Amino acid sequence: MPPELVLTPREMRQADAWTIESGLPGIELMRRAGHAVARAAAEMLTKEARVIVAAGPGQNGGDGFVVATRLAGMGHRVSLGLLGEVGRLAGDAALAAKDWKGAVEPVESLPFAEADLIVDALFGTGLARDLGGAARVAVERMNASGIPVLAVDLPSGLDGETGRVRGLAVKARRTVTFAARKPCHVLMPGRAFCGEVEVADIGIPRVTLEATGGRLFANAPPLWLDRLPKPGLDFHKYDRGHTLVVSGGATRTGAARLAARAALRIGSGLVTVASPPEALGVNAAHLTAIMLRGCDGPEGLHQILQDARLNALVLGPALGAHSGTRAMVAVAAHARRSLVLDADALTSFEGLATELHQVFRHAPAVLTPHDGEFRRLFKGHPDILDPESKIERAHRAAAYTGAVVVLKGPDTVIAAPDGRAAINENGTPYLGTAGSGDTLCGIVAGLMAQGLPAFEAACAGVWIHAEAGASFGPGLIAEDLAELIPGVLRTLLR
Ligand SMILES: NC(=O)C1=CN([C@@H]2O[C@H](COP(=O)(O)OP(=O)(O)OC[C@H]3O[C@@H](n4cnc5c(N)ncnc54)[C@H](OP(=O)(O)O)[C@@H]3O)[C@@H](O)[C@H]2O)[C@@H](O)CC1
Ligand SMILES: [K+]
Repeated sequence: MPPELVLTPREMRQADAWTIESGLPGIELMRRAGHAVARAAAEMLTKEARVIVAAGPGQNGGDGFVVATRLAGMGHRVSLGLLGEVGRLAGDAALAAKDWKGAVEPVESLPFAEADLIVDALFGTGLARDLGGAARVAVERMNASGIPVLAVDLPSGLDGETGRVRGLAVKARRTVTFAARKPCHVLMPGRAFCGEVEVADIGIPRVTLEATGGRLFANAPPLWLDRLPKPGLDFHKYDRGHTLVVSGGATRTGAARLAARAALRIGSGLVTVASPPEALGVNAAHLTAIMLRGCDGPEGLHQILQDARLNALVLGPALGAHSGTRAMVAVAAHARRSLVLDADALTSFEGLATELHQVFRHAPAVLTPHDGEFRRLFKGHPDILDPESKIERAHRAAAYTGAVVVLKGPDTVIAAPDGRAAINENGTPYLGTAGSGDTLCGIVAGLMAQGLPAFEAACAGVWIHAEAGASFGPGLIAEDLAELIPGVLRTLLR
């Protein structure tokens, strides 16, 4: 199965246009779109149900006319309300409206609460500003009615590209979109408004979708499963990489051990904790399969990295946000190992992101900030912080640093410097627990130690981490996560 593409509204418009140019008329695309929605509606309805279609002034409204015509043809009692006037409909929407033989009411007068199903065809990818006036009132009344809503393409009020709510948005039970999901179906808060999302094939070929987009994906196994390491019969531990995790001081050692254990569980052949001298005792008391070495600051790290077999490195958790940590990052970047930077390795560069400009372009590196760390790191860089799209923010940070950026959250975005990005959606709120991020670092580093490229390691790591957390659910603590990895791997590699 190929990875699932996600297309921005602009890319989708381009794909529509190319498909039309290649000979499939726009009205045919619209009919296929409307018929797919009508099929979904029919599944939600009993015979002769009452359906209310709210149609908007653009092509999303045109889809609404097709749905209304189709459902009426199936014997349902359909009312249609329009935002605006029929005479002002243009293009394919005007053609679709001609096929509708029923009355066209003003959207303001639709009795939503009397319906069995509401079809929301007010706005799709063309929403250009916050909802106001009659549109806003219509959405308020739809939401207040408590009647199930089926959204055409996307719930009206969502910004297709960012998933942001433009003032107010329809809360849908189900959404039928066309050809590919858009970012608003995957990013938060948009995802929470869509209900169950169905992608209908309306005849736009995958090659066209790949040609217009092809760089944004839903993060799921098809994106990286074929890269996941499977040790061969003749493998020994040295073929499976050696991950080094740098520990904090005597009272701050747990984070490194969480990362180290996760690296071992994900399959890194060897894992070593590099510990400040004063923390060797406490680390030694808690480590068994994981090795331990003394490491005194940046110079100590430099010495350890003379051993070329140490091919992946986790730096940041519990190191302290100070110049010593920055110096360690410099040593690590210079050593050109696969690198995962988190927590203090990022926060120690607060307002100093210029020191990281293009620093990671020579070796695979993954930065794993949550929103707060991201904002601190790129303070003073409005070009990176200001874009409304989380995907765009991650992209710009990746392009700036030369590293893969994992911008964490319920909709973690993974962006590579080469322009690829993936949105993760199998997370669980239970992953928001102390040490969870340290575990993620270990998983990603452990995958890179085994030879996965940074983007695939980050995508696979985020997904596996989330899947492990979701498989446990309530009561999850970070110590559980590494122990859940084998179960996730077993299912993936079956
Ligand atoms: N391309 C194709 O072949 C296919 C396209 N398809 C369908 O087309 C949809 C995209 O159509 P679209 O581009 O016409 O945009 P759409 O979402 O209907 O909205 C634009 C209209 O809304 C208006 N408007 C905007 N914001 C507003 C606001 N806040 N408040 C009030 N008005 C506002 C805006 O007016 P204006 O900004 O010009 O004043 C304009 O009139 C897509 O989602 C899919 O469903 C499918 O049939 C498959 C084939
Ligand atoms: K809609």
